[in-house]
Amino acid sequence: MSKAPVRVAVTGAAGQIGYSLLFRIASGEMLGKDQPVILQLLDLPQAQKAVKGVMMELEDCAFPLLAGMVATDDPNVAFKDAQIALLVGARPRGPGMERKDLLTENAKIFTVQGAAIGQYADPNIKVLVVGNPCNTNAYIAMKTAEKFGRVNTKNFTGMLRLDHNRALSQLASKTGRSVSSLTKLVVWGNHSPTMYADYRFCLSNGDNVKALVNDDVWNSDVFLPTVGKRGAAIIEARGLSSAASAANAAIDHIRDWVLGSNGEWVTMGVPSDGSYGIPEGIIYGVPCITENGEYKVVKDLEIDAFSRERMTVTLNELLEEREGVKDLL
Ligand SMILES: NC(=O)c1ccc[n+]([C@@H]2O[C@H](COP(=O)([O-])OP(=O)(O)OC[C@H]3O[C@@H](n4cnc5c(N)ncnc54)[C@H](O)[C@@H]3O)[C@@H](O)[C@H]2O)c1
Ligand SMILES: O=C(O)C[C@H](O)C(=O)O
Repeated sequence: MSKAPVRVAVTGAAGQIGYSLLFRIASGEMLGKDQPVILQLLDLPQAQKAVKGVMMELEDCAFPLLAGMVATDDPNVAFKDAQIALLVGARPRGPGMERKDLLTENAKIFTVQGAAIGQYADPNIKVLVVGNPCNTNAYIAMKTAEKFGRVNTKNFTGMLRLDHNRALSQLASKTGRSVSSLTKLVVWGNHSPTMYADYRFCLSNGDNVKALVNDDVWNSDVFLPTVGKRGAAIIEARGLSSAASAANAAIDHIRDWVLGSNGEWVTMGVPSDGSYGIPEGIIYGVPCITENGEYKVVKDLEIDAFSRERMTVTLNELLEEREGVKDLL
């Protein structure tokens, strides 16, 4: 017997990430090749015509797993009974901006959407915030949803997976090992240049990657800035912010959360439970293992002085961002 469809809400459906994301969700790459989906697409009133165009193209793919589509400019409709939500819709940064420069502009979107999720979504909805600055936007949505006391606020997450994937590629190229051989990588903190990509625990076919690299100067002068500033480098090269790689990371994040990471570590921005000295509730990138639709934070890793310093810098930025939005909450 075929499975009941899962309701997936996607915001910013007419945008460039939306265009890379929706077809892959509908083809089963996110929730499995046996899992029908209903897409609930939210965008602004002026983008509804473009959303209709995307829906026409989705129809033209004749995806067997696409069990229905809804297009709307009303968040209360988009999130109704949604079991998964990808909050992509927000303004992207342009050249010379930092992601936190988007905070005042984008923050209000996430109070409105957090309230709609809090009132109308499935109580166990899994939320991934992609729109920048994604950690603090996820925090805003979570705090707003929390007021309605219906949904599991542990399930509000921010996207660090693109940074994780970027770090994997840089490490593969530095060590000459395949991406698929690399395990136990983590990117701590904020999705911003302050993020701390940490390969101290990383293994490649049983070999310690830190020992393979054996180059602390490369770590601080090449690797960390390359990963941290990759988004800006893409904006500089393309004239637009990353889209296909962002959509790919969103698929990876939700797929692993729903279908499990088979014991492997994945980086997720999750509301802190106080581990690693991160204040409770701050959405902070940590290593997680996912199983049965739940994530568990990998605990008790040793944090050396260099790592503590980096983790504090990225935490302080998140605390500043939280301070900047406190009047909205
Ligand atoms: N976390 C990450 O790793 C990551 C990676 C890439 C991009 N991003 C961010 O994702 C966001 C979207 O990027 P994009 O390239 O798709 O932008 P885009 O401008 O191409 O598309 C954004 C879409 O969102 C819509 N939108 C705006 N406000 C909305 C609202 N209130 N409700 C619903 N829809 C709304 C717009 O109409 C547009 O269709 C940006 O904030 C960007 O910075 C995050
Ligand atoms: O950098 C940006 O503004 C877009 C995105 O967050 C990225 O990392 O590519």
